[in-house]
Amino acid sequence: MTAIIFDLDGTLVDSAPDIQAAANKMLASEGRAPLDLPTVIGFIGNGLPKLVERAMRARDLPMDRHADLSARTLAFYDAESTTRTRPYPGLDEALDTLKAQGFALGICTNKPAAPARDILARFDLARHFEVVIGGDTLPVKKPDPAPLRAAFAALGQDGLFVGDSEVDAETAERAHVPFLLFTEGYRKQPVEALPHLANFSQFNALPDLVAQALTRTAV
Ligand SMILES: O=C(O)COP(=O)(O)O
Ligand SMILES: [Mg+2]
Repeated sequence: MTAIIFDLDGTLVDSAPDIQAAANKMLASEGRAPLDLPTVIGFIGNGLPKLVERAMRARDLPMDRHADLSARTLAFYDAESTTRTRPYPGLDEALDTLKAQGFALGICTNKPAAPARDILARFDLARHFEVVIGGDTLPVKKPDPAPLRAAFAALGQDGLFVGDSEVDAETAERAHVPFLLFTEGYRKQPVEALPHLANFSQFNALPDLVAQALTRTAV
C-alpha cells in the first residue's frame, strides 16, 4: 500500500474566507480596519500564529500582544471555521477513487488540528483520512519536514504529498517526497517557481496523476 498525504487549506478546501473573518473580528476588537481577502490569502501558509503576526504588522499592532491576539483569533476561528469554507469541486469522488484503489490517505496541515478536524467532519471528509497532523501537533510546522514524516510514519507507508503552496513544495523537498501541486489554492509564485513532480487544477485529474507519478518515481 502507498500513502498519499494532503495539505488542507487551499488544497482540499477553500478556507480563506473563514480565516479572513476570524482575523477581521480580532482586528475589529482592537479598533483596526479589516483586511481584504487577497491580503489574507497572502498571509496563509505558515500557520495561524504567523498569520496573526502578519495581520498585526499590517495594522500596526504591537507584537507584545501577539500571544493574546493569536489566542483570540483562534477562538473566533474555532467558533466559526466552516461557514464560508468549501471543498474544491470533485474532491470527494477523487478521494473515493484513491481509497478504492487501496491508497492510505492522511492530512498534514499547518492549520491547528482542532479546526482542521471540524472542517473535515463538517464536509464528511474525515472518513477518508487515517491521520491528521495539524500545525500544533508537533513543536515544529511545515516547511520543517517532521510533520510530513510523522504523517507517513502514522500510516506506516511512504508515498506522495499533495499541496498548494511554496511551504508544501519546500516541505516535500526536505522530506525527499514526490510533490503534486494543486494550482487553484494559495500559492504566491508562478507554478514553474515551485519544485514539483506534476500539477493539477481539477480533482478529477488526480487519480491518473497519482498513477503516473508512482510509475515515474517507483515509490
Ligand atoms: O494554516 C495555514 O497557514 C496553512 O494551512 P495548510 O498547511 O493547510 O495550507
Ligand atoms: Mg495550503
